[in-house]
Order: sequence, then structure tokens, then C-alpha cells
Amino acid sequence: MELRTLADARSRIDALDTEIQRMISERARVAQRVRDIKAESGDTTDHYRPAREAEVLRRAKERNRELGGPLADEVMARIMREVMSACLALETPLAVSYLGPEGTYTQAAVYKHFGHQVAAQAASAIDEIFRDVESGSAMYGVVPIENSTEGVVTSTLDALAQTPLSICGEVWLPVHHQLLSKRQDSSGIEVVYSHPQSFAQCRRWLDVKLPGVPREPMPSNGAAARRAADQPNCAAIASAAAGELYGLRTLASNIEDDPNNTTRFLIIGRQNPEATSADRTSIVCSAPQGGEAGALFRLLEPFARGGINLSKIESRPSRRAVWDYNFFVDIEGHQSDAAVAAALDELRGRAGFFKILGSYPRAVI
Ligand SMILES: O=C(O)C(=O)C[C@]1(C(=O)O)C=C[C@@H](O)C=C1
Repeated sequence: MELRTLADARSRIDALDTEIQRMISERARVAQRVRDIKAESGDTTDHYRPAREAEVLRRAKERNRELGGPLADEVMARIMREVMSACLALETPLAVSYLGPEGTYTQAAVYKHFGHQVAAQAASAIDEIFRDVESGSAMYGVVPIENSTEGVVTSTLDALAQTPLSICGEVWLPVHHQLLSKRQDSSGIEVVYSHPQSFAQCRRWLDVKLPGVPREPMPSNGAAARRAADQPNCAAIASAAAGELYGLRTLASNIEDDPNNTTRFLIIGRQNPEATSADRTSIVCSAPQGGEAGALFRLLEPFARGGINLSKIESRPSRRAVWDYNFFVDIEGHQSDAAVAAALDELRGRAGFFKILGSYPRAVI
């Protein structure tokens, strides 16, 4: 059909929308059937399947490339993310605990990873998110682990070393900070509220644009935005979503010193996702007591021999003894891959403390 006029184009769009909706509804009915098949076969794992979701999203990107767009692969994958989120909500509504209050970047990470059809519940501290999932009051938790400017989130690392939960996913979120206030402009601002990490990410901008204005740390960016909404002569550094939520004006956008500022979040839960085509495994280990020379080298050497890529290593005081450290290591691959399994076995034999935190699909969107 040739689309000459606006009316032609719109009637074609109407026809396509009908078709798209018919197919989404059919997909939702199939997801309900999936739920019944799982129940009939006695499969008691959660309906949420991180490995399957990662494959569906990867395929959406591949297909988009094959079909030649014109939407970006990432945009198409996000649309599919929302479709799958709605289908999963029909099977089981997911309760996900995150670092609140509303308007935090962690909340944005929840929606980026799970889509919007989840019951996101705000917790007030990282430890509380772990407790929510451990006690079953939430099925999954989303915790920040690392920021590209400021480094690791130590309370998450410490909680991971202790928890019986495992990591079952990851999400990377570009973090763009806004200066938000009830005021019309930034002259006369008496205090700026934000999370210490966000202050650190905007240090240069603040030094130049708001020199001498006191910076008051808050437990989260969401809390900072809420405070700025109550105090008209103050401002907050937080996300655009927090600004909208608390009715604040954006006085300056994207004020982070590094435009590529990104935070990585982890999904924690009770699941151990099966292998996909692109996974990561996180472990924590320590050298045996005694402090012999080359102990860290001996711990990591099996990975080098097995040709396994290390994507990250971080050390933290173990709290078991003074000057004893836990090493948090991320490697590429799944613990069920033969080479990874062999290297992990060797490491287990050499380490003082050893724990697999989880194997999970690498972030797709
Ligand atoms: O394949 C499944 O196990 C489903 O439950 C279906 C489906 C989907 O909509 O594609 C929904 C939720 C899961 O997390 C993964 C996939």
C-alpha cells in the first residue's frame, strides 16, 4: 500500500498497532501457559528466569540488526523488556527491594533490569535490602556495587561476603546528575543536599559553580530531593526522575564531572541462573593464614592458566583478623563451564576463605 497522505500513514499505523497488540496478547497467553507447564512439571523455581530473559533480549537485539532497524538495538531490546515484564507479572508479581526512597538511581536500575511491572519496595539501607530478600519479604534485591568515578560501594561488598543469597544479574546505569530546587535560579542557594558519592562525582562542577555553598550529605539522592522540596532556599543533586517526583526545577543538567559516569548494580536473590552465551561469575576469597609471599598470585594463577578473563578485583578487610583481606573477583564465564569449574576448584584448594557469589548473565541492556 502506498502511503501518500497523512491519513494513509495513520491508517497503516492503526492496522499495525492492532496486529502488534494481538500478538502481544497472544504472547501473554503463552506466558500464562508457561506458568501452568512449570506448575504441572513440579518446577518450583521462581517464574523469573534471568538466563532466559537475557537470551530473549540478546535475540531482540540480533533480530533488530538483521532486520536493519531503523530503531536502535538497545531501544528495541527495551521495548521487549517491557513486554516480558508484563508477561511475567501475569505469571507472578515480583517484589523487588531497592535502596530508596523513590527517585533514587537504584530505583531506576530496578526498572531498567526488570521493566516497570514489578512491585518495587524502598529500603532505607543496603543491609536492609539483603535482610528483605533473606527473610522473604522481597524476592530480589537491587544494590549498587561500583561507580566508574568513585569506585566500589563497600557496604555491598561486605554484605555479599556474609549473605547466603547469590548474585543472579547485573545492570549498568549511566548516571546523570541534576541540580534541583524549588528556586528559579541558583543564586542564593544556602545548602546543597546529596549522597556523598554524588558530591564526589560533581566535585569540580560544585567548586566552580557553587563555591562556598555548604554540601550536606544525605543517605540517598532521593532523600536529598525530598529535603530540597521542603526547603525552598536549598538544592539537591539527584536524578531527573527525583526532580519530577518531588516537583523540583532543574537548575543545571548533567553536572557530573565525567559524562560517562556509570554505576553498576547487582541483582541478589536465591536463584542460580543457568549458563547463557555471555556470563560472569563473582567470587570472594582470601589467602591462607600465614602471609607467605606470592599468595595473591597463587590464588589467581589458575585463571591465567585456564585462559579465563578477570574483569575485576577488589580487596576489603576481612574482619576475621587484622591485615587479613577478602578479594572480590569477577571472571568471565559460568561456573558450569569446564574451564571455569576447574580453575575454581583449584582456587578453592588454595584459599583460606572461598565463596562463589554467583554466575549470572552479563547485562544486555
Ligand atoms: O520462559 C519462561 O520461563 C517465562 O516465564 C516466560 C518469560 C517471557 O515472557 O518470555 C517471562 C518471564 C521469565 O523471566 C522469562 C521469560
